[in-house]
Amino acid sequence: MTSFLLGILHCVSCFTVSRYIAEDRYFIDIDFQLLTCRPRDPANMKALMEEYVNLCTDLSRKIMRGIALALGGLPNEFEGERAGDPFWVLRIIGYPGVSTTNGHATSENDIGCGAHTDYGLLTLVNQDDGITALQVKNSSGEWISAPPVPGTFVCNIGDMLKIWSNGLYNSTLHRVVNNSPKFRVCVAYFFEPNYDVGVEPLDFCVKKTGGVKKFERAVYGEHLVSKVKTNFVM
Ligand SMILES: O=C(O)CCC(=O)C(=O)O
Ligand SMILES: [Fe+2]
Repeated sequence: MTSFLLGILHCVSCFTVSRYIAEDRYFIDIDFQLLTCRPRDPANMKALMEEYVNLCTDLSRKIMRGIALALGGLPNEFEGERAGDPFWVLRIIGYPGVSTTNGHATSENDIGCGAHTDYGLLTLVNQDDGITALQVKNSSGEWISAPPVPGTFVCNIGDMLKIWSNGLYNSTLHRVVNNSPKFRVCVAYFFEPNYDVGVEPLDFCVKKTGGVKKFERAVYGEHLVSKVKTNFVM
């Protein structure tokens, strides 16, 4: 799994810090060797990233408690065996800008992030200020921009929350097109369920949505691997 993910990282303009899996057990392994190929990074990058991950994890747990209450469940509905041991991912992504002549773009950018939904529970997207590139499909099927608002995250709902909530929360299709001349950086933190958990609509959500389960059971880790394999075709 580690080499699989690292292979991906060499093909796209980003690097990912995650919890890797090896020999049927998983452990926290932040592979900072990757950072050695980025000499301009500050020496305290590892400490900064650990702090950032910890803060995002705490914030995500709080948001999930609010969502659990909003759904009509107990505040700790997404803790313990569901997401008490979250398989979080931090991805730092660079999107080159378009080339320009006399300040005008010469063509549309064909490097970006194709339309997809996120895989887990919540994503906290920290966007570069001043560049509008993230687009979200609304319920009328139109692509609308999600411009950066300084000091805020865009919060995406992931596929596992869609299943657990029986569709009360939907995992929204989104994509990234940077048609500005500036290089854009995004720091996306993914708060995910426990790796091995089986996810199926929660009874109290099924009751609220007409009594019928709208989604099949999925195992989060299997879903993650299949999505990564199809989203990052080499
Ligand atoms: O760059 C962004 O704004 C979002 C990136 C994204 O959607 C993802 O990494 O899943
Ligand atoms: Fe995404």
